[in-house]
Amino acid sequence: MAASNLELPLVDLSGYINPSSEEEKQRVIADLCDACHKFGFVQVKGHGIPLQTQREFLKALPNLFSLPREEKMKLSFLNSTGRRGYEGSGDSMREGDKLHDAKEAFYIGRECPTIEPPGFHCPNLWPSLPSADFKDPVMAYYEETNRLGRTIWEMLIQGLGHPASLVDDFARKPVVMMKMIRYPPFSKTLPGQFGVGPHTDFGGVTTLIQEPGKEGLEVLDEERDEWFPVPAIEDVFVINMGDMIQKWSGGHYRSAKHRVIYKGEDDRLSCATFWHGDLEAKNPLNPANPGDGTVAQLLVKRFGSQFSVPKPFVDEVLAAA
Ligand SMILES: O=C(O)CCC(=O)C(=O)O
Ligand SMILES: [Fe+2]
Repeated sequence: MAASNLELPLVDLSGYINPSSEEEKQRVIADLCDACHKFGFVQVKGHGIPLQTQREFLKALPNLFSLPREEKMKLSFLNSTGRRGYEGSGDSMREGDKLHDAKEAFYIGRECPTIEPPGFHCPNLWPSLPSADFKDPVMAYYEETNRLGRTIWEMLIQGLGHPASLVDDFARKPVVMMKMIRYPPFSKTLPGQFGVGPHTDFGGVTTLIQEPGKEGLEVLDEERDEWFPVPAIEDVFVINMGDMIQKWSGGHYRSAKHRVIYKGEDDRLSCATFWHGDLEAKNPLNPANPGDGTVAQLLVKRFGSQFSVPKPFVDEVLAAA
């Protein structure tokens, strides 16, 4: 399959966040939503996330990933009700893949002091590192991408002609999961092994930061059946739509297949924030007919046993799906 020279649009969100006129605001909404319709992916600048917060966050990630494997395994995400913590390379596999992904990852979500039934909202797992070396910069960045994810949802809702305020009902206590990722150097991957194999994101809005200059993300251009690379530029975020948005928008916003093939000689860091919405929320992209499943159903269907939510809840959700 040939490589495509397609380039993703780069949208400046400052004209939406601090508009000088209503026309400007509407133009930015149209540009963003147009890219989400055509490609399911878009790059954004002018997003309001301070560069310092991004840099301090990326600088903190090796403090976790370079801990001994035994230390990281003590924080295994399989010991958490809500998929928080460490996922080693090979700890889970997508159906149909021949080899596990080369990447390792660490998940956090909304910080909750206790497990809230059925268990998706729960405490994060933190390494025994000084807060200033990991938890503080990670939570500071989490709050920023949480805010940006909400802004993007607000724009997607308006792009379909609905009022921005629908996001308030949709997201009183949204599920926002953050996945920090480290990819090994190419020399340490197996022949034919992907950093992350071809997949679509399953849920809502994904906001991705990539370590500047560490290219590796590729998106499928379905029309031409070609993969095109996405550049890794400092202060530019990649936004993409998951399957839930594609379904809820009646296919208007696309959930595009993507993968990571990293050819560099040192590690690559990235982080995806998956902004889904409230567990019981109804579809805000089609408010007149919001009948199509909930975020909780999607989480259970997609990750099944990786959540330790009670079996009666899982059975109920799967029966309703
Ligand atoms: O690391 C990247 O560039 C993309 C990661 C990704 O697609 C994912 O984690 O779903
Ligand atoms: Fe992805």
